[in-house]
Amino acid sequence: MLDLQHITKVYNAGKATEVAAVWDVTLHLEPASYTVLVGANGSGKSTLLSLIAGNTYVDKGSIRLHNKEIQRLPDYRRSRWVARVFQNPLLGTAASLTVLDNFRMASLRGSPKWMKLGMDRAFVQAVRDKIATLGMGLEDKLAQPMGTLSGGQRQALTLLMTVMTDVDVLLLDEPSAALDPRSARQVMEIADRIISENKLTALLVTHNISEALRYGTRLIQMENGRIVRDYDQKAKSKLDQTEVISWFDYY
Ligand SMILES: Nc1ncnc2c1ncn2[C@@H]1O[C@H](COP(=O)(O)OP(=O)(O)OP(=O)(O)O)[C@@H](O)[C@H]1O
Repeated sequence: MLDLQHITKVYNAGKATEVAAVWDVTLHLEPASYTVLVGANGSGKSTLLSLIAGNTYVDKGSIRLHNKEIQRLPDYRRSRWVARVFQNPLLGTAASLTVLDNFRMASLRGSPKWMKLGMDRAFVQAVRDKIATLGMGLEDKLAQPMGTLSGGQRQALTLLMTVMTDVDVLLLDEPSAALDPRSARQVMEIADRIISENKLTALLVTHNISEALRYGTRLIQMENGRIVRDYDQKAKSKLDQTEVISWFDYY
């Protein structure tokens, strides 16, 4: 489904500040699989997500989605298939636009620039029904500017907006890290439901070990730009927090 073959990304090549952020990574993600990616700060996790989303380009290697090479496509072209949710709830939405306008924009993602979508009653009702599934009462706030909502509310809506179009791949870059524990749990449960209901291929980056163990069907660790551990569902289910924390204990 999503196939990374020997991908490498070096920042500031040839300068004193040169960093091999991702080095010769080969990774195959099965359709409708949920993979969790852990690793120390600076190990290359966000860069890997950026390379998949097209926010930055590989120096070497190929990225194939449904057997088509996508590594040279810009992010806005890949957004038809790939959605990314960031740690900062402010990044996923337009603060000054209403909740409804944000959903309208999300449903145009990947469409040609000239395309517009009307706000007919059926669309408003469909958005209201979708938001109601979150069980957070946000369906009554359609006319409210997104910026007036809490971080947890925005992050929940951002997740829902990713599936307004037919994306296949969901990249979650520490989506709960800026939230209080209750909102964090709520957002992670919503993500889990959206991934399974929409049969998405998901990749979650987290520093939260209990999250890494609770969610997903595969656990990968990166270190210095490389994948150093890869546990399938069975092996992952036997792991505990102490063992995963020990992976970070290099000294
Ligand atoms: N735009 C950039 N320019 C130069 N170096 C960068 C850039 N982005 C990342 N790096 C470097 O690449 C390496 C990997 O960074 P990356 O953000 O991918 O790691 P990470 O595992 O996501 O870290 P964290 O857990 O802290 O978010 C780091 O050494 C970082 O300083």
